[in-house]
Amino acid sequence: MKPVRHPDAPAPGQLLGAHYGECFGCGGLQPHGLHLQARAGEGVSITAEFTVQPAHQGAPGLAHGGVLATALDETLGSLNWLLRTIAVTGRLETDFVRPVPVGTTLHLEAEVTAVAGRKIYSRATGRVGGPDGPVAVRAEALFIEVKVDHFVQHGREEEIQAAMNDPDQVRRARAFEVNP
Ligand SMILES: CCCCCCCC/C=C\CCCCCCCC(=O)SCCNC(=O)CCNC(=O)[C@H](O)C(C)(C)COP(=O)(O)OP(=O)(O)OC[C@H]1O[C@@H](n2cnc3c(N)ncnc32)[C@H](O)[C@@H]1OP(=O)(O)O
Repeated sequence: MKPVRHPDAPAPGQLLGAHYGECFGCGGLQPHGLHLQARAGEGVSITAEFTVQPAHQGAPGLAHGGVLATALDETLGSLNWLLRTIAVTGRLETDFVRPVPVGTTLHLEAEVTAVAGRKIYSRATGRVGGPDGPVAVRAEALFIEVKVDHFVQHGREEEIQAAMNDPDQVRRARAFEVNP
């Protein structure tokens, strides 16, 4: 089925902000995290930016592939906020097309291509040298819708409590609001 943008999804151009301060992908409290900034696009699409830091190296001077996969994963995960669905990555297939040096800003875009029951299909690209630059990474993903119970059951008690007590209303909403 074609994905449906939730009526309360943030307007195109709006920054999403972090869904969790300690998130390695987008949180502000992780010194070596990606600090990825995602913005709502048209339909069920997202754009995001991430600048490769020295802490993200694999080979000397180059981004680690796993870090680039994290950037794709985080961008793709942000799409779920436009659907107002809580979902986790079930499958993430990544193509590494060209190396990404430290200091480079990766310009990411992602869209949901289809939804089938709990399965959310999506794809993303990351470009260098600007939003219209050459493609450096590409991914296709399958996210699976879960209930908040997924995190309560599997997460560590102290972090779950902290997330529940988060004074930031938007982050709390992103953590707890399911498709109404
Ligand atoms: C109180 C505090 C609350 C806090 C709340 C915070 C919310 C914040 C908001 C957002 C959070 C996201 C944060 C973003 C971070 C970026 C995203 C990540 O990195 S997420 C982490 C990595 N991913 C995992 O850890 C998943 C681990 N895997 C699992 O838990 C399970 O395997 C799960 C839930 C994915 C599926 O398990 P099943 O038992 O629920 O469902 P089954 O029946 O196995 O699958 C359902 C359908 O999906 C297919 N499926 C499942 N996995 C598949 C796969 N790997 N490949 C292909 N198909 C797959 C199955 O074949 C099935 O399809 P058919 O309905 O039969 O057609």
